[in-house]
Amino acid sequence: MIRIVIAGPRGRMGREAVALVQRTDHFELAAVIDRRYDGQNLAEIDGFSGVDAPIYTDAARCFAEVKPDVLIDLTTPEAGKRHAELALRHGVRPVVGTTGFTPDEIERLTELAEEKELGAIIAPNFAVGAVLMMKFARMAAKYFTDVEIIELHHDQKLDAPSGTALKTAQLIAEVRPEKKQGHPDEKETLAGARGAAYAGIPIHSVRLPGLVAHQEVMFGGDGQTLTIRHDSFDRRSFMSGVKLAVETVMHLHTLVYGLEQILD
Ligand SMILES: NC(=O)C1=CN([C@@H]2O[C@H](COP(=O)(O)OP(=O)(O)OC[C@H]3O[C@@H](n4cnc5c(N)ncnc54)[C@H](OP(=O)(O)O)[C@@H]3O)[C@@H](O)[C@H]2O)C=CC1
Ligand SMILES: O=C(O)C1=N[C@H](C(=O)O)C[C@H](O)C1
Repeated sequence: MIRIVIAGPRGRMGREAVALVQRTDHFELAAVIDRRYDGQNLAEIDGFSGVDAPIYTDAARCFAEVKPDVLIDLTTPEAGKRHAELALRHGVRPVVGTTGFTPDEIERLTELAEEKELGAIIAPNFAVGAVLMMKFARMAAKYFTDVEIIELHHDQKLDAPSGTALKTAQLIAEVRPEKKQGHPDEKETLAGARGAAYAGIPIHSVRLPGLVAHQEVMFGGDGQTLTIRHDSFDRRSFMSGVKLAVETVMHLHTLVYGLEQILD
């Protein structure tokens, strides 16, 4: 039995994660961390009838009193960073889906996980299809050195570019020499027209109601293009990855950034 605390249970992802824990025989929802309803029970909150879990607004107190095995964090960049650090300091293994962490912040959490000899997973995308898209993009980048990333999300998303787009660019940059793409003399007549850039790879972020989470990685070569696309139409698409991460983190002694590292 793995005892789990979920931070952000009322959110779009948090609700799916609560349902995942409820339907998984070897998972137990030990408590939740919210920014409201301190001292109440999740069962009292709209949409959680019958889900018995104490609510804490103070993450440190939650970890000290509940002593869970794993924290699943699905909140905001600021809260996620604080929760992951507090979890490690209390001997709790964080599984972080929250995006918007900087490389320095990931590095600091990696050092802390190693110091505590505790497993931790930060996964910018838990959907198996998205992880494959990233792996395929890394493979293709050996053959096509010109690439642009277009990520498309719902308009309630806080961070841009998405964690998935950044991770994809990072994986491509590992195998592709940095290069300036497009015409050497190109000029933006409207600022931002060519998108943001990670190691010379343009990233374009679309935000629209109606979307969930989508990404295209588009490669161009002599007389041809290759487009690798993934679509999450429903947040259930992320849950098999969350389950795998929770099970795997129990056997790790360091921080793993990206589900591609634990997916066979
Ligand atoms: N790795 C992956 O596969 C995926 C990652 N994500 C990421 O997960 C995160 C959450 O996304 P999503 O569910 O859509 O966002 P939501 O805004 O729907 O949910 C976030 C929840 O976190 C709560 N919250 C905010 N601050 C705190 C805090 N200090 N303590 C506890 N709870 C807090 C919010 O409370 P309130 O309602 O009061 O604002 C809200 O309920 C984002 O960073 C997103 O990018 C999303 C999808 C997939
Ligand atoms: O906010 C979201 O919705 C998503 N966030 C993650 C990201 O930033 O990549 C994962 C997925 O794209 C959905």
